Amino acid sequence: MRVITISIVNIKGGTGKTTTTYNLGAALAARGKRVLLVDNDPQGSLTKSLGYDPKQMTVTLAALMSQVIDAPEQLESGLNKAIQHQDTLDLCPANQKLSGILTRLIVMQASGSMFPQSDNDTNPVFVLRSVLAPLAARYDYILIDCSPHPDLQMINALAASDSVIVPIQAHYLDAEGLPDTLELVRRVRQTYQPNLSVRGLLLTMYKGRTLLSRMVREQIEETYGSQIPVFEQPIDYSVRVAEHPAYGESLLAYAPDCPAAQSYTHLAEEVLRHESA
Ligand SMILES: Nc1ncnc2c1ncn2[C@@H]1O[C@H](COP(=O)(O)OP(=O)(O)OP(=O)(O)O)[C@@H](O)[C@H]1O
Repeated sequence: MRVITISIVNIKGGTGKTTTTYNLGAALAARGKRVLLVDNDPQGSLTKSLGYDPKQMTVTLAALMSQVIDAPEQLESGLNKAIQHQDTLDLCPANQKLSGILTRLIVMQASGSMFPQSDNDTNPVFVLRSVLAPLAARYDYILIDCSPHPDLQMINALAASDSVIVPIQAHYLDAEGLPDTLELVRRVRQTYQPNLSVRGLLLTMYKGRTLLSRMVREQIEETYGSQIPVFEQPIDYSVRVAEHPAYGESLLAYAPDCPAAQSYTHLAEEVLRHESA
C-alpha cells in the first residue's frame, strides 16, 4: 500500500485537530497500520500530548526542514534522530523552533529564492514534502497536525498531503473558519497539489442529546454534504479527552470505553473503508 498523507486542518482554533491527529493515529495503529504523526505546530501540543517536553527535544521538524534547505545529504540521519518511536505510533516532534523556519520560508518566498542547496527546482512550499519523501516506504499513514494559522507552514502541510480532514466543533452554528479553510485547500490544490482532496468534515465534541449539536450536524450536511463528504461518525464529547494527554497516552489506551475513544475507532474504520473502496 502506498503511504497516505492526511493533514488535519481548520483555521479556527480549538476544534480538535491535535486530539484527532493523535487518536485517529492510535486507532489506525490498532488496526495494524504503520502510522507517523507529524507535529506541524510550533506550540508542540501533539508532542506534549504524547508525553514529551517540546523544549527538551533537540532534533525536531524544524531541524529536518533546515536540512532540506541547507544540507539535504544530512536528512536521513536527521530523520533517524528526530523520529520518536512509541509502542504503536511514531512521532516527528515540534517546538518553538518551527516559528524560525516559518520566518525563513517567508523570506525565501518573498525574495523568490529556491532551496539554496537543492538540485531540484522546488520552492519553499515543498520543504515539508521533501522531509516526508524518504519516509513513504516506512508508513501506511502520515497524519499532520496543523496549527490554526493559515501560513506557509500550513501550506507546506497541504502541499505534502493527499487529503485533509477538517474537524469542526459541534457547538458553533456558524461553523466558523470552515469556508476560509476550504478556500485555502482549494487554492493549494489549484496551485501546488492537484490531487489534494477533502477526505471529510468531522464533527467533534458532539453531544448527541443536545439540540445544538444536532442542528450543527444538519446544517453542515445541508450546506456542504452534496460537495464534500461529512464523516458518518461524529466524535462524541467526553471529559476523558482533556485528561489523556497528561498521561502521555492515547485516549484509546487511557479510556478505551469512553464514547470519544469509540468514535475514533469508528472513524478509523471509515477511513480504512474508503481506502479499500
Ligand atoms: N471529543 C472531545 N470531547 C471533549 N473535549 C474535547 C474533545 N476534543 C477535543 N477536546 C478538548 O478541546 C480542546 C481543544 O482540542 P485540541 O487541542 O485537540 O484542538 P486544536 O484544534 O488542536 O487546537 P489548536 O487550534 O489550538 O491547535 C482541548 O482542551 C481538548 O481536550
